[in-house]
Amino acid sequence: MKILVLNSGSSSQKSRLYEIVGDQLSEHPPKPVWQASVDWTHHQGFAELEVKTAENAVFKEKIQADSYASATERVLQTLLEGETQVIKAAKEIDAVGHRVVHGGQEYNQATLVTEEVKAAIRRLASFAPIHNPANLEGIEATEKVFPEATQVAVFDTGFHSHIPLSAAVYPGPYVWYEKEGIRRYGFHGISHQYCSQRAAQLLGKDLNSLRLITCHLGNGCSLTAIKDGKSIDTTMGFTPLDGLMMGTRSGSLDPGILIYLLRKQGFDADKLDDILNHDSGLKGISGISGDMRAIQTAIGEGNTRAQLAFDMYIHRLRSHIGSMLAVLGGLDAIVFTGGIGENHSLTRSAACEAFAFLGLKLDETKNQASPKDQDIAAADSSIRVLVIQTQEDWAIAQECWHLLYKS
Ligand SMILES: Nc1ncnc2c1ncn2[C@@H]1O[C@H](COP(=O)(O)OP(=O)(O)O)[C@@H](O)[C@H]1O
Ligand SMILES: CC(=O)OP(=O)(O)O
Ligand SMILES: [Mg+2]
Repeated sequence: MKILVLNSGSSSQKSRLYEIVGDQLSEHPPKPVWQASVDWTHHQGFAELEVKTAENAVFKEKIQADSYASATERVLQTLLEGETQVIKAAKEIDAVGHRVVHGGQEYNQATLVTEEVKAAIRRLASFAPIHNPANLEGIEATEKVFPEATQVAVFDTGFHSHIPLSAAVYPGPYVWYEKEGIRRYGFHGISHQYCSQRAAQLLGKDLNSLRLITCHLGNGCSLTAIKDGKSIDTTMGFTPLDGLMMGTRSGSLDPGILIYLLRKQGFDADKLDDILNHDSGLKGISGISGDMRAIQTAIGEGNTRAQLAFDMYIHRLRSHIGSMLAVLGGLDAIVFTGGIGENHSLTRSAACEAFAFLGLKLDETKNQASPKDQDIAAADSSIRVLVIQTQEDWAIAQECWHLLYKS
């Protein structure tokens, strides 16, 4: 069975083709037959496309970044032609799994894409304005190129759908929750769930016996408190703007600031949306970039605003970890994942340092050594610290496989 996966994040689009042979899924992610990534962060009208195959063919191209739909079509063409061709005809693709960021209250399981589902993704775009529209364009482009494939949506909100109401409801008027669906939905659920399962595997423990904090630190950043394999609290909320400070997003703010800007500065909703989603976080404070690598380079050059941006990022990360810790009432392991969580040893050590009083101790040599799916805590640490390469794409492929195999 050939399953294609499309994962549109805020700074990148990652696509993978998996070939699943036989009637059992392997425990570890298999090597994708083909993978493509589009990096949207280089602006000036262009995005960088890079395609690789299992046979080591590599193809790079600058593509027009004016629409997700046309970029996705270009990505999909490389499956069918050129040096990265891995299929002869479109009908060879059995299913396409799409990461859809916001599924609202209705969708918390992998779901076959119908016109009704597309309408819901469109409607929910007002809650996830930089994600759902891209997800929908990806679905429509794929339907065009692979009309015979089964399209499946897997939702980032799904894993958090059982968060207790005490953590999910916002303390405004009750009618917000009851009538408007204003509640904490939480995001990055595919990644948090995958990491919790992988953590249990790496620790050799039953997931149902573990208390975990998973830190998904990418361009978007969120934490989840996981008990008995379930998300019981998470830092992102009604939208992916809540919680931690991120690359270009603010995370939690005093809502009074928004009222002030609306009243005194004449801002409207679109302007606030743009500033909070695109010009805040590491980028807003440093004035340089939302990319942690650029922040580190600037700190190395003595840039004090880049230093402040990093210090704020760590301060907020620590305080939200503390909050998840309190919700769990104890901790067996903390997991780092996402572009920053997987690659930036300084973020990991700075975050962990605050919890030394609990007996949490890193093995700094392991932390520095580009760990992948490894425990980097010192042998005598009271809490394990894992670095896990998130495999959202493989998790989506598994969901598709279960859905198709069952039907
Ligand atoms: N080697 C690295 N060191 C520090 N940060 C990194 C490194 N590699 C990637 N990152 C960070 O990871 C972020 C992207 O994370 P990723 O999870 O891939 O993003 P997305 O949210 O688009 O899925 C980049 O903005 C960058 O800040
Ligand atoms: C929900 C979200 O913020 O996703 P990403 O980090 O991929 O932008
Ligand atoms: Mg991501």
